[in-house]
Amino acid sequence: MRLITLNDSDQIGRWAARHIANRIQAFKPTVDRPFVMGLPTGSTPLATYKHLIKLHQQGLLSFAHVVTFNMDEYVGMPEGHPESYRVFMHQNLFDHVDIKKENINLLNGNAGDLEAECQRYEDKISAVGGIHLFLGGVGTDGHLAFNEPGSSLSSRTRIKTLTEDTRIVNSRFFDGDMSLVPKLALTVGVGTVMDAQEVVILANGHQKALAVHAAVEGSVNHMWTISALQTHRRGIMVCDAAATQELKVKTVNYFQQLEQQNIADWLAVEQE
Ligand SMILES: N[C@@H]1[C@@H](O)[C@H](O)[C@@H](COP(=O)(O)O)O[C@@H]1O
Repeated sequence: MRLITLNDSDQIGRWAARHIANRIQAFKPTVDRPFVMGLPTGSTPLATYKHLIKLHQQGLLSFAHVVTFNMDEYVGMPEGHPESYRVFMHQNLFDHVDIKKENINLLNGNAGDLEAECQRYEDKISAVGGIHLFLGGVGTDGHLAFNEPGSSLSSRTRIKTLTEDTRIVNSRFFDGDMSLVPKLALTVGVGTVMDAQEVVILANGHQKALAVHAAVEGSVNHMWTISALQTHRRGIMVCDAAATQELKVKTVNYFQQLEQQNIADWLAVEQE
């Protein structure tokens, strides 16, 4: 695992956007050989999306041959609901870049047959040859996508019942009213994320510190599904200082030493 520690959420967004742009450019995607990404919602990736849009506006990044799969969606949200992840993605990324409509994949939480919808999603990911880079955030309880504590670490896309904790945390998007937060969601599985060639997880703020500890220093454990990242060959955790507060000083120092050159190179490009 790589652990990148930065100052704040804006730096995380800049680093992640540049990393994604580098990967897409190096891949040289074409219509027949697109770059395939997994994408999250939530407040954490907003800075990354903002900086991806900037890179696109500066003519440095095109999404013309990028295919995306979002990681999750609430079940039973009225179409067009401002808190549906479909609306979120269009508002915060898709409507501002040159991605083709047909290359956007979102789970439909209103499908008649939800199990068939989950299978359709898995089949579609396989049909495009898998995901090159899965970007994610993490819940305060260590959930990855909506893989709540106790989720199988080899799970695939399916219906999940949200924990009370998650519904309380997410009620901030629903006027603080937990009764408005859906009880069910469709989510890619931990296994679906781990099948990607690279997994990049972003975490900022002290409220994520325990989840970051579980991800980096804890044992691999289905109660903290983010810990599955330790089993991935190319897993990267990108944190701000506040989110590293539960890590040992020794751990942080070691990773900072490893990443010193990478961060210096990145800062030089950012300042150009
Ligand atoms: N299903 C999403 C997760 O994918 C996300 O990582 C998490 C953290 O959200 P935030 O980034 O707002 O802290 O919230 C939700 O529950």
